[in-house]
Amino acid sequence: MYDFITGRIRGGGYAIKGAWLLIKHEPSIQVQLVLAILVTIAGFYFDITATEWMFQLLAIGLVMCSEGLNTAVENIADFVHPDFHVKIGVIKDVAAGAVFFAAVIAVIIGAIIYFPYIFYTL
Ligand SMILES: Nc1ncnc2c1ncn2[C@@H]1O[C@H](COP(=O)(O)OP(=O)(O)OP(=O)(O)O)[C@@H](O)[C@H]1O
Repeated sequence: MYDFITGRIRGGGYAIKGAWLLIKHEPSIQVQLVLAILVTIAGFYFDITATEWMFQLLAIGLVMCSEGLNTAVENIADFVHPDFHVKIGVIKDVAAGAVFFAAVIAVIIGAIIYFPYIFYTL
């Protein structure tokens, strides 16, 4: 039981280290973080509802999570095959495609939340 708990705590430490590495070194994550901060400010400014906050936070999590996994796939691909290879290109494109899905959904959620606040209150 003690080993289980210390193992979980250590795992959490590695995860936090990984999150910090992403924020410190990955431009795509840094851009997403800035966008996340901006929409959070917008959320407070427009005083969005609790449900809207939940969807917004889910969208932020979805995009940051997929960006992080995309970075991990890119790093693995570069590690196992640093040279040009058609298959590596396809693998990286597919990983980027996953981020695209997340980003499109996030933009749609943002539009559904903020369009009424911006346009109906004018
Ligand atoms: N080793 C490779 N072999 C074949 N095609 C590659 C290779 N590396 C990159 N590519 C192609 O170039 C595209 C961009 O790859 P890259 O690793 O630069 O990703 P990126 O999206 O620019 O990375 P980041 O998310 O860090 O900005 C890939 O989606 C792929 O189509």
